[in-house]
Amino acid sequence: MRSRVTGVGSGQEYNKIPRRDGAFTKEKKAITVNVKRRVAAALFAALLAFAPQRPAAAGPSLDASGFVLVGEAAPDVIQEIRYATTFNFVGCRVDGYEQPCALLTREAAAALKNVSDDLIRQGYRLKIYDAYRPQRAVDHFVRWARDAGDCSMKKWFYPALDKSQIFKKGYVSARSAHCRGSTVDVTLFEMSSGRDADMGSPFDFFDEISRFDGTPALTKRQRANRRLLRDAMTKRGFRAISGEWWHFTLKDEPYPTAAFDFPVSAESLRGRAAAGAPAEERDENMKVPEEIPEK
Ligand SMILES: C[C@@H](N)C(=O)N[C@H](C)C(=O)O
Ligand SMILES: [Zn+2]
Repeated sequence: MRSRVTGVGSGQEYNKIPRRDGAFTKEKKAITVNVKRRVAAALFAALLAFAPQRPAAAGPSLDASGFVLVGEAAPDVIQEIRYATTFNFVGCRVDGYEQPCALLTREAAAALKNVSDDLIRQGYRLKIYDAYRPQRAVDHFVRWARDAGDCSMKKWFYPALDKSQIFKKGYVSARSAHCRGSTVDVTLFEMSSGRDADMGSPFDFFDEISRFDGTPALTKRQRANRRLLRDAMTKRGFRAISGEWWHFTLKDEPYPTAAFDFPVSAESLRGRAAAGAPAEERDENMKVPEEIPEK
């Protein structure tokens, strides 16, 4: 019986057929390698056409599973969540702030608890103005900034600044670190006097005097209070920015590239469905037993 050996030469496949004299006869194969390649490419293209498309680039996340309530993780921290009230630079409750509570990533809340414990030993309480901020709140700030006619809160928050400069000068960001869930706006509450420590300018006062180094107008006491707050925060893993004495971000933040958009409310921590669902569905979700955050 004649055995067949297969060979390849210049893109053409042959069957080598042994002859009686020991040599081989080449017999062209019916299908060339090039044709085979073309068929394979066509098959691959067809497979790609029917394969499920990759989802579009992900938008802000509604997954609140890595977050906790500051009120549970660090109950000594005083909460004055300004964007859930009308006393803020916008002048109304900001989109996404459904309850006056502070939410943070588990890691940031644990670090803040350490800061709070340290400060209590020194006669202070930490007061928090803002923590996790949903993307929809930032979008609200952006819409507000575009409306040059609405300056109802100028007197209190940006008396010397043209509103058009607030984003340009970096006092408010359209891609805020707050949306990543490990950033806080805080101040010190002095337990001896029962008042907020004098920082030389109020929270969200958009002016040069709110820079950490402020202006020469800052008193020694005001500088010392800013320094005390900054040292307490940085010692426990937060980093400061130069433009606002109240703003700090956890250095080892767990979601350094994310943006979240679930509402600020206790319900957001009861499951994904609750975060994005309409009110009636959320009431339904209220029946789910509350998860106790890990300490
Ligand atoms: C608006 C102010 N509280 C604040 O947080 N500013 C920074 C720059 C931000 O918007 O992220
Ligand atoms: Zn801030």
